[in-house]
Amino acid sequence: MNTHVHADHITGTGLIKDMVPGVKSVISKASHSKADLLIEAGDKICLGSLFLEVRATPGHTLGCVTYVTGDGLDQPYPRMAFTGDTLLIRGCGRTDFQGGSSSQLYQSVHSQIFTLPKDTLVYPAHDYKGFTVSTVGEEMLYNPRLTKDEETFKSIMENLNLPYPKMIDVAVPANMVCGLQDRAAKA
Ligand SMILES: N[C@@H](CCC(=O)N[C@@H](CSS)C(=O)NCC(=O)O)C(=O)O
Repeated sequence: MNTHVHADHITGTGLIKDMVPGVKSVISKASHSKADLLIEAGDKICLGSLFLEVRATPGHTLGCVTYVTGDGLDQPYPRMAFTGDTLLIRGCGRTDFQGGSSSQLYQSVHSQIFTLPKDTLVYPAHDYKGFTVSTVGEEMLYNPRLTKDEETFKSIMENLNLPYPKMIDVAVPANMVCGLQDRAAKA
């Protein structure tokens, strides 16, 4: 289940599909990408007794989603949010790439993630600070970017000065894109 279409996320999909026959890939419709299952906000993806709800969280890319586990009433585990590159621990995804928007990211986090119960565990896709898990409540209190008002947030994002990844403008080869589809069907 991909949260967005950046190469550092989707590239593993083809390998997983080769290693585990029958695996179906998932990505949002809004990412304008290819996968076995195209999902959108409000969809529920069932995995046995667990389900993951899809929340649209654009901003890092146009098609970013966050996957949130069900309400857990009959589940022994806490609620979890898999935020991809939208909300990182004490940070967030950069918004200076194709389809990025700091305003959208701010709205996404505040309306779709910070409205979850405070004890929801937050599992992002990257961590640059030595953490592996946070909670919604912690990020609402300590996230140095998203605790600010929207204008301050936008200014922070405009001045991150992160290095521009060397490969970002390289076209994704067709065989890599096909990794998101059912390879058996293409053979
Ligand atoms: N080179 C730096 C930053 C790597 C980077 O740009 N990470 C992205 C996610 S992968 S597109 C990002 O959104 N970063 C946000 C941030 O605040 O760093 C490194 O490797 O540390």
